[in-house]
Amino acid sequence: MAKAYDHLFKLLLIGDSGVGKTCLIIRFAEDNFNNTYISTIGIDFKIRTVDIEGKKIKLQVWDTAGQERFKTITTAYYRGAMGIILVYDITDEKSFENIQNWMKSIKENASAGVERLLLGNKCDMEAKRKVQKEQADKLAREHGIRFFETSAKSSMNVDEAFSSLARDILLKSGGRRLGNSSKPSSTDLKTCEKKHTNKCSLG
Ligand SMILES: Nc1nc2c(ncn2[C@@H]2O[C@H](COP(=O)(O)OP(=O)(O)OP(=O)(O)O)[C@@H](O)[C@H]2O)c(=O)[nH]1
Repeated sequence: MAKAYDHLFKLLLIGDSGVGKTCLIIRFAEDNFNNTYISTIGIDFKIRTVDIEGKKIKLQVWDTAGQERFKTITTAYYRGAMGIILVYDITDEKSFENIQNWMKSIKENASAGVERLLLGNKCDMEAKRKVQKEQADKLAREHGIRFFETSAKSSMNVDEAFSSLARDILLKSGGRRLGNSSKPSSTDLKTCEKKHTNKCSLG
């Protein structure tokens, strides 16, 4: 029987408790959203297959608990991940400051070549914004990674973010190359910025 997919990529979401990791995964895998907050205990995963560059990519997306008390369990999963998504909440400055700590945690626990992506979630809550897009852009550039503002609630940029990470992993793993590098050039980042600026404000 033919294989239902060409590649299997394991992705992991990390970030402070309450930033919306579970909601982002549920939006991506099931196209659903729930306002009720049930904090993740330990770790869980969901699956969705996407088409990238004519290849069927099965994404196994692991959801980690943001709470400190689960850290030992969750960091054990870093090593198997091919892509790690760092999430903060645009209405919560502390969650953005902590991205530096999550970056450190990747360095200490993940495989050296892991692809990373930065997401500023809850961008539907523009009125409560505490973290400016420019701050996150700067941080992403410093680390040479892509950045999107997303909303699990409105779906804004959710598919785009997961697909962009999957595409970077595919290119890195020897799939058809689109450019000279899987890392974003400053032109790439500008395009990304332009494409998504001002698209994300539901109030
Ligand atoms: N307005 C808005 N609320 C969101 C969004 N994403 C998540 N939320 C809300 O934020 C709360 C926390 O979301 P979760 O997805 O459970 O957060 P988490 O990061 O998985 O939290 P832990 O499991 O504790 O690590 C819930 O009440 C969600 O409804 C979003 O994009 N917009």
